Amino acid sequence: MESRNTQMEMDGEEVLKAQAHIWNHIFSFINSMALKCAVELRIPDAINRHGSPITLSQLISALQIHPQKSQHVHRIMRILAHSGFFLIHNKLSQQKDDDEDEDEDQVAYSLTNPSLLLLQHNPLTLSPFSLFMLDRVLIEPWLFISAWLRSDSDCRTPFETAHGKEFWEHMGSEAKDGEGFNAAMESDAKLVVSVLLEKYKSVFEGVESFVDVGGGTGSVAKAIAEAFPQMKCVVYDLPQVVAGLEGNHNLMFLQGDMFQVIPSADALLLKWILHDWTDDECVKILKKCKEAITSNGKNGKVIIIDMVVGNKSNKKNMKNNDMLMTKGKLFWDLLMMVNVGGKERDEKEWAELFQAAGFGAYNISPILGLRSLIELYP
Ligand SMILES: C[S@@+](CC[C@H](N)C(=O)[O-])C[C@H]1O[C@@H](n2cnc3c(N)ncnc32)[C@H](O)[C@@H]1O
Ligand SMILES: O=c1cc(-c2ccc(O)c(O)c2)oc2c(O)c(O)ccc12
Repeated sequence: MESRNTQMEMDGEEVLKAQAHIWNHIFSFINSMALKCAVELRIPDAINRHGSPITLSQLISALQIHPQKSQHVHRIMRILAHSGFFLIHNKLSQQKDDDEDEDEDQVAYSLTNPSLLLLQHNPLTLSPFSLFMLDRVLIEPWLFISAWLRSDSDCRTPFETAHGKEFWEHMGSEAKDGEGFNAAMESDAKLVVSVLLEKYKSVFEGVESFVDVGGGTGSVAKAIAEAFPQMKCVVYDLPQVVAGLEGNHNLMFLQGDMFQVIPSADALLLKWILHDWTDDECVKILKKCKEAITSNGKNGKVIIIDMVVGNKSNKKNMKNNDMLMTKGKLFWDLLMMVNVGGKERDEKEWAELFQAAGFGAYNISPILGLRSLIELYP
């Protein structure tokens, strides 16, 4: 027998532990799908509109659940409460308890920080991202990783294996998906730029002209143009993304391909751009950036917002937090492999790219949660 003794090397308790470990992994998608359901039903908004902890029966009627299904709602709420999305208040015992679920009117739910960030009208909402990411189109490529790894086809990504088109091409030709992606990007852009302008405004001091390369629909550039009315700001992206978008006196939308040319400026921003591309492609983009910040005798800089894998987060002495961060970075790295053919990089890999593109100095500030702000000088 080939598998001789494998069981005997573990005692009973170890086998059970291993089994639980595997179950946890198999069932991880259930967390994602419960979240998706809550976002689709707009459960956070229903609780928020209520204004105080909402009872199960009030929630069921606010969500317009079919009467035959109403007995299931608490099960969705229970798993999400367990994951920190809602607090459960047990009215009988006046205690908060994340397992209680019995009587519809004895149980009430309130919001937590993560569910506040899912409210539709929160300017920093992550709801569009959750819906986009958990849509069939974005889930399907994950079923093709092993086939893609073995295949001799020249598909760049499992995304292309699944859909027959590269990610950017797909987002350009399927209007609904393109809008979903841009909305997801926008919500993140707003979140990041608000932190940037609140805590790190000095990055933009002395900058008279600014180009957000691959700037999407312009949320970052808009906020910067408002904060610095004298600065000339440009959003540079593919035609499919910026066509028809209107600027104002210090904000302009420009169509183009960053592999061909990048408009000249004192400062360029590459937010969530380089992680989309291979090392060779990044070097090409960075060389174009260097031309853009050194032409006309300028001595500008490139501002990169992306992850630096293995970098200590700025929260000190928080082991759990660091573990969470690391896991997030590993997820992101695979997301880039599966969708766009990019990757997340550690500091050594970043430094190699910068050197290969002819830059002289860089400075990394780990100030944006999982991501860092990298300033890059010629
Ligand atoms: C991951 S998104 C990041 C958007 C934005 N910087 C942000 O962080 O919210 C990447 C952006 O790069 C743009 N892009 C892709 N290929 C490009 C190219 N060749 N030239 C210019 N922009 C491009 C995409 O259209 C998309 O808006
Ligand atoms: O499929 C993607 C999804 C997201 C994404 C992740 C978290 C957010 O909170 C958000 O708003 C968007 O980001 C991507 C990205 O940044 C890429 O460069 C390429 C693909 C994706």
